[in-house]
Amino acid sequence: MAEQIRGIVVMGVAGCGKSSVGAAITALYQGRLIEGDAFHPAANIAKMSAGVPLTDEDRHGWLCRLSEEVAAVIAAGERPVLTCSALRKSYRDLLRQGEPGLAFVFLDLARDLAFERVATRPGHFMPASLIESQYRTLEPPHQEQLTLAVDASLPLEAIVEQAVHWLQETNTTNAA
Ligand SMILES: Nc1ncnc2c1ncn2[C@@H]1O[C@H](COP(=O)(O)OP(=O)(O)OP(=O)(O)O)[C@@H](O)[C@H]1O
Ligand SMILES: O=C(O)[C@H](O)[C@@H](O)[C@H](O)[C@H](O)CO
Repeated sequence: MAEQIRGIVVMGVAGCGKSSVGAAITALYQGRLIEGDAFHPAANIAKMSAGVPLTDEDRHGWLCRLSEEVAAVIAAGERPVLTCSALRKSYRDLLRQGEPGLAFVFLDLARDLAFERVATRPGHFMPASLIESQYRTLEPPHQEQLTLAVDASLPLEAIVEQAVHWLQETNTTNAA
């Protein structure tokens, strides 16, 4: 039998809409929101704020911490909705190792739109100068299990509707 969805990761580059979409899915899907950015160590935030891209090593401890959070929410009988860039396949595999029933909603956004969103967003640590490196690091999750790619330039309601519809369909199909 195919894997049931036990948790959701909303992923993609800075500015793609992870927090906005994650919050809306959480409300509709009766989940528990885990804001990935809130778990970055101070050193990672300082680096990004200074316009320096994170390395695999910088992200490793953070991803392990997120995996623990996901497991704790599932153990409490709730459904985690994690917002996490999860740019590389190896990052997603690390999260899947902790919980194979993780579904990934990939918010696919063109570079110029991501740049515009990040450049015009007030009060956030992430500089638009890091957008280029986000795309260099990004390995889109094509052909990976339990993954949906959504056009992140659509209105928020349309993105959320597609995601929730897919989550419900997938769980119905995989339960059969
Ligand atoms: N579908 C959308 N259409 C138009 N604007 C959007 C959409 N989704 C999000 N935005 C806007 O784009 C900006 C980035 O959104 P958001 O903070 O949700 O992205 P994010 O991926 O969580 O970013 P980060 O990881 O960099 O914090 C915000 O100003 C938000 O209001
Ligand atoms: O892996 C990364 O490089 C980070 O997680 C970033 O993607 C951000 O924290 C985020 O999007 C902030 O704007």
